[in-house]
Amino acid sequence: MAAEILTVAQMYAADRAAMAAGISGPTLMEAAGRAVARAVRSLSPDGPVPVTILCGPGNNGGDGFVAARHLRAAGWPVRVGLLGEKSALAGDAGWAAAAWAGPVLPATVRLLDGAGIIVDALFGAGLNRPVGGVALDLIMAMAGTGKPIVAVDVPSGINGDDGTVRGGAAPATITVGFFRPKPAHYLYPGRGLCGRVEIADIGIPDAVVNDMDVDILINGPSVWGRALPRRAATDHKYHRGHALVLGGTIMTGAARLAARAALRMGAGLVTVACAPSAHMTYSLSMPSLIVQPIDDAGGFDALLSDTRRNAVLLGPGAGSGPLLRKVTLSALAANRAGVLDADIFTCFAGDLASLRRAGLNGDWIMTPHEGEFRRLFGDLPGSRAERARRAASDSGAILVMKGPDTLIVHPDGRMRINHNAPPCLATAGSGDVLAGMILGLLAQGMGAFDAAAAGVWWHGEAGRRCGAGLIAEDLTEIIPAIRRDILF
Ligand SMILES: NC(=O)C1=CN([C@@H]2O[C@H](COP(=O)(O)OP(=O)(O)OC[C@H]3O[C@@H](n4cnc5c(N)ncnc54)[C@H](OP(=O)(O)O)[C@@H]3O)[C@@H](O)[C@H]2O)[C@H](O)CC1
Ligand SMILES: [K+]
Repeated sequence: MAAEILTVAQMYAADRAAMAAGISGPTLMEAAGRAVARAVRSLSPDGPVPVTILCGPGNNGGDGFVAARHLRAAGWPVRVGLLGEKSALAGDAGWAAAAWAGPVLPATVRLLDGAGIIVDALFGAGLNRPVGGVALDLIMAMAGTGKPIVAVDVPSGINGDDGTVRGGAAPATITVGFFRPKPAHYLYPGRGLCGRVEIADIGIPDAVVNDMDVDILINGPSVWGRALPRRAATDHKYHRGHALVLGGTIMTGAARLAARAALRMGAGLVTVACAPSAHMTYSLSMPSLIVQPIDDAGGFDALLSDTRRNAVLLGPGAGSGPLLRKVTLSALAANRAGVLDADIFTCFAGDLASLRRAGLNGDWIMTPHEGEFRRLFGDLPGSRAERARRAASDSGAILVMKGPDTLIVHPDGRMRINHNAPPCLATAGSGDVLAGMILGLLAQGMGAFDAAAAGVWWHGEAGRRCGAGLIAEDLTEIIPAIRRDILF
C-alpha cells in the first residue's frame, strides 16, 4: 500500500489532475459510489437488507446517489434522503442524482426507521463549518440507531485534515476513502470514528502524486527501511556506535530498560552514567552494560569528551534536579545526536529557549506524551497535528508526540503518522523502551527523523507481537525477531 496521506486540498488537486488527464468527474464518482455499494454489501453477506442513504448537497452526496443505484440494481431495497433540494444539486452530484431512478425524499430522522444498514453521505471533504441543525440531528440519529454505518470518504462532521469532530459525527463500521487516505483516517478522534478504513481505487492515476509535495506519510518500514543500519562482516562494535544514558538513583528501571533496548537495537556499546550509590544496581542488572559512576555533571562531560560516545539519552528516571539540567545543556553543546524524554519535560518546563540556546537541533529527538508536551510547549492552539508541527518548528528538533496515533514530525513540517500501536503498550516502562530503541538506531548513525519513525513503528510491532499482558521487559526481547523480518 502507498504510504502517502493526502490533505483535503491535495485530494482536490488529484481530482483535478485526473480530470485534466481525461478522466471525467462522473467516471470518478461512479467508481467511488460503486466502492461504497460494495462496502455495504460486504456487511450483509447473507443477502439484501433495507438501506437508508443520507445524501448531502455536494459530491459526497453524489457518491451516495451512485451507491444507491448500484445497490438497487443488485436487488437491495434502498431509500434515499437528501439534505436540500434535488434541483439545487450541481455538477457531478447533479449528474448522479439524475441517474438515480428512485424517489428522493427529504432527509429526516424518520427515514432511518427500519434501516438495516445506513450510508452516511452527508459531508466529506467539503465540510467547511461545524455541523448543526437538521444535519446534526441526522448525525445523532444515525449514531443512535446502533445499525452498521458505511461512511463515504469520512464520517460526516469529521474534518478530513486533522481528524477533529466539528459539531458531531456518527461512528462508522466502514469508511470508504478514495485514492489515498486523508489525515482523518489516521488521526484521533477521526480514526476512532472511521471503523475499518477501505481506500478504493477510483481510477486516479498514481502518477498524479509525483507532482505533489506530499509531506504526510503512514509510518512503516517502506518509509525508512532503506535507511536502517546494515551489518557488515567486518564490523566491530565501535562501528555500531556507543550510546550514553544518564541513569537515575531511585527510578533505575527506566535507564536499565532503555539501555537494554538500545543494545537490542544493535548499538555496539551502551554506557550508563550514574551516581556511585547506584553503581551496583546497574552493574548487576546486565553484564553487557558498561556502568560509569559519576560524581557530578563534570563526570558526564568527561565521558562525553570521548567522541566515540555518539548518541545520548537523557531523562528517563533521571529526576528533574540540577544534574539533569546541567548534563542536558552540555550534551546539547557537544554536537551529539540524542533523545530527550520523561523528566526533561519537567526539568525544562516552559523553558524551550534554554534548550535551543544550548544547541537543540534536528539531530535530537523529543518524545513527550500529551501532558509532557504541554509542560514544555505550553497550551498551543490548534489540532494535535498542528501543535506538534509548531513544536517541532519552534524547537528545531524531531518531535515524537506519543499517543495511540503517535506523530513523528520534522522541523520542516514533514509528518509520519504511526498506526500500529496496540493499547497494551500503555504500561510502565514502555516509553523508556521506546526512547532506548530510538537511541540504539541513532548510535548506529541512522538519521534522527528516520530513527524516530523506525523506533516508534518497531515499538508498536513489539507490542502487537507480545499482546495483552505484556510488560516492558518483554518488548526488548522481541526486538531481534522483528529486525529479522524487516531486513530479510
Ligand atoms: N477524488 C476524490 O476524493 C473524489 C471525491 N468525491 C467525493 O466528493 C466529496 C467532496 O465533494 P464536495 O462537493 O467538494 O464537498 P462535500 O460534498 O463534502 O460538501 C460540500 C457541501 O456541503 C455543504 N456543507 C459543508 N459543510 C457544511 C455544514 N457544516 N453544514 C451544512 N452544509 C455544509 C456545502 O455547503 P456550502 O453552504 O458551504 O456551499 C456544500 O454544499 C468527497 O468527500 C468525496 O465523497 C467524488 O465523488 C469523486 C472523486
Ligand atoms: K460522509
